[in-house]
Amino acid sequence: MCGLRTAETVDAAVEAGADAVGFVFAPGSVRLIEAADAAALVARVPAGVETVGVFRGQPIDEVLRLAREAGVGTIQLHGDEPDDHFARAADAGFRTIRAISAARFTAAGHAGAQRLLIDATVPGSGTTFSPADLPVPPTVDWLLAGGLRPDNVAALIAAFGPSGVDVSSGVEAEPGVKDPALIRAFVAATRP
Ligand SMILES: O=C(O)c1ccccc1N[C@@H]1O[C@H](COP(=O)(O)O)[C@@H](O)[C@H]1O
Repeated sequence: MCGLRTAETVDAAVEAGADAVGFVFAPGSVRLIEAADAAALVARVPAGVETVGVFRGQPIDEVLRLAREAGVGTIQLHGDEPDDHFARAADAGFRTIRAISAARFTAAGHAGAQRLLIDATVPGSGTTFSPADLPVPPTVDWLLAGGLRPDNVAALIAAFGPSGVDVSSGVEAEPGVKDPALIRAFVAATRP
């Protein structure tokens, strides 16, 4: 559950059973949150629920500084970052996720990160892609993102077979404003 900015929506995600909650530190995002504000939200998250910082095209020193200040456990990089950024994050004790668009994915395209997330071309835009856009699916566990919503996530899980899903705009009442009811509906729709 990505792009959370309030205690109410963090609590809704956790209570609904989300495995992970995400906070966006990518400049220009409508979901941007200050690290200090994210830290207050991270403090509400129980052990066992992963806390993720989302970044795009930022210097790795800035990424590490913000991730430490927020207290997240995982760093998700969306900007085609070089492998050494993932190595620096891992050396600093963070779990890592490399986000890459379906259009740019190749079997060798996820070197460096511990996990892979495949997204549409513009992250956070609510745009979907189809299995035809991913002709050679990953052979490792991967996360699916891109235009997921409560009403399409079950079908897209069945079509792609990812090990997890990530959503942002599909659980919002308006851009950047999460809706607790949509959060609950989304998590319920991902469960068998
Ligand atoms: O949500 C954002 O604003 C964002 C900004 C920069 C990088 C990633 C961002 N979000 C990620 O986008 C995908 C899917 O979003 P959506 O469900 O299609 O709106 C997801 O991985 C988010 O973590």
